[in-house]
Amino acid sequence: MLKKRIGVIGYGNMGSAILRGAIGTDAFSKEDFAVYDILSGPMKRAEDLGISTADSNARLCDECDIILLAVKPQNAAEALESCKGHLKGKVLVSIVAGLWAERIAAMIDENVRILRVMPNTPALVSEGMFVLCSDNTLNEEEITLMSQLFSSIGIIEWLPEKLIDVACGLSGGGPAYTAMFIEALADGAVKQGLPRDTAYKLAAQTCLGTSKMILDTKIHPGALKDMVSSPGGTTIEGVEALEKGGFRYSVMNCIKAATEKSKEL
Ligand SMILES: NC(=O)C1=CN([C@@H]2O[C@H](COP(=O)(O)OP(=O)(O)OC[C@H]3O[C@@H](n4cnc5c(N)ncnc54)[C@H](OP(=O)(O)O)[C@@H]3O)[C@@H](O)[C@H]2O)C=CC1
Ligand SMILES: O=C(O)[C@@H]1CCC=N1
Repeated sequence: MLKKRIGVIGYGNMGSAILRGAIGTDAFSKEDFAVYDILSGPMKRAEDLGISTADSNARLCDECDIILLAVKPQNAAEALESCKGHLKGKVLVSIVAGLWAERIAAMIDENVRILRVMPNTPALVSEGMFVLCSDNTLNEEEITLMSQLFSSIGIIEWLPEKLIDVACGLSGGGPAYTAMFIEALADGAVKQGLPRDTAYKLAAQTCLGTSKMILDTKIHPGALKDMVSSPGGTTIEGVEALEKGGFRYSVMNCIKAATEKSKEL
């Protein structure tokens, strides 16, 4: 389906989640991608899936039309340096937290078109959340292709770049906070006697179902909470216990801390 080939620099947690998610759909196949990672382990994992690998970032850029930069922020400058002279006229998609398009452009000093994306790991199971911010230099075909790629493995939202730090704080890191919530729900239930595996299943499916209800029916989260909380019932006891522990304040502070860190990077 692709007329363009996508090269992935860095086959770690996020790069591999996007790629494995995409090749698991009908829309993309492994031939649409190539990978380069500085480590032999990730390269082998890509090869084991039948994804072709390049022997350097420069070679990867030469072989592909769109380059997905998926290395940690502290490795981004070095990775971009190794692409210099090989990115002319290409699209660079960066998922690197905190690295502004303007800084990327200054680092590579080439006629490259940049798309910043804030993904998250549920891409692996085609339930990712992708915030896309373009510098308006991508053409229509490239925008369509990027929209197709990311919407094949989740939901996309186009936002101005100034909002990408808060997206990083919320959806980028959100799988970690959600997993902690699921773990805490399960721990609570284990303490009350539920077997551990059953507790994880109940907790995870409850989060999944609640999320689906909010997305599909557009019900307000507060209304959903009220639907479950009968007067004098069990749930309102739980709600009160959460509020005593500063639940909502803690979660709001969590997003503030993560957003501020993304701005600092
Ligand atoms: N993980 C997540 O949930 C999310 C991550 N992101 C962003 O995605 C990016 C990648 O994160 P993540 O996947 O977790 O990181 P990982 O460390 O898991 O993966 C990055 C991979 O790239 C390799 N690498 C480092 N330098 C180079 C280089 N010069 N050329 C090729 N490969 C290189 C790393 O090797 P080595 O280990 O030796 O450095 C590693 O194997 C980050 O910038 C992060 O901000 C965004 C949203 C969510
Ligand atoms: O923790 C991090 O830095 C990355 C960015 C968003 C999620 N993980």
